[in-house]
Amino acid sequence: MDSRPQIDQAALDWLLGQVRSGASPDDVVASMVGQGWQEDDAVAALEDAMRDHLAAHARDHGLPAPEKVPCPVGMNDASVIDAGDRQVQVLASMLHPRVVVFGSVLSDEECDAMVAMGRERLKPSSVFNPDTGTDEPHEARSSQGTFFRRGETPLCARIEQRLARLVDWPLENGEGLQLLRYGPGAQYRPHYDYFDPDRPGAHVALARGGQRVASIVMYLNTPARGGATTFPDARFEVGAVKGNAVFFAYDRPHPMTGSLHGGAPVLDGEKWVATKWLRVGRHL
Ligand SMILES: O=C(O)CCC(=O)C(=O)O
Ligand SMILES: [Fe+2]
Repeated sequence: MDSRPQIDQAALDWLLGQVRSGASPDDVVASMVGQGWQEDDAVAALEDAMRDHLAAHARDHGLPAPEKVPCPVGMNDASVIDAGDRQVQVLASMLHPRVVVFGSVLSDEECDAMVAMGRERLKPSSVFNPDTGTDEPHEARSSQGTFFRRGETPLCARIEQRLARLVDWPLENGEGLQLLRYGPGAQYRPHYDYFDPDRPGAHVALARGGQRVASIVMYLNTPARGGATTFPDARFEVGAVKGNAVFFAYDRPHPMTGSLHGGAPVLDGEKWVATKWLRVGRHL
């Protein structure tokens, strides 16, 4: 049984007022400690209260309820993360939309080996059609691609283990890696990676581990020009640099996450990426 003290309605109203008036969670916890709370209890009560409040707010506004998402790093936190077999750099971190740019996730040799493995089995990229529940070619995507099953090769397994550790999310909740090649001029127009639950075919995708809550796009080469990953809502883009990766999370299948993103046209050369999508639950 949970023996931690619960927050009462008056305290909750005070707490939400603090947050609305711009107090940081640290300030609120400090005030609670000043009022006699144990710090651990104050943090737990604050987290519970905010979770309940956000879920109620979502219900009242007809929004999907928020899900827990991977949180690889806090703000002004470590600049290097121990991902088990590799030290990965944190190059940039943004709270909304939630985006983290990682440096040196893959070695040059790993990038080259992924490209070599994928080159033999490329097909024109498809897009999941949420009306029919099937993957179909789409004019929004002019890349070619292929999918690997989770753990399909020792290299896939090694990368998957590293990513699970890097973003602290269960390996089993990850889909297999998707490899993409964009030739000159190719692009992936801005889109969301989550499945729109209101579309008739969404249940097909959702049956296999629930919603997607985060994506990791790893750059396997450095295009001569173009090919950035763009986040139009944030007017922000991440340059495609071999071995680096961009992580972004979306706690509900809704544009309010600001997770609209795309692969900008490759202007010179080609672009190769491997994408990892992370689900709420175990992906089958
Ligand atoms: O190529 C990129 O930069 C983005 C890829 C992407 O959005 C995806 O694979 O879902
Ligand atoms: Fe995407």
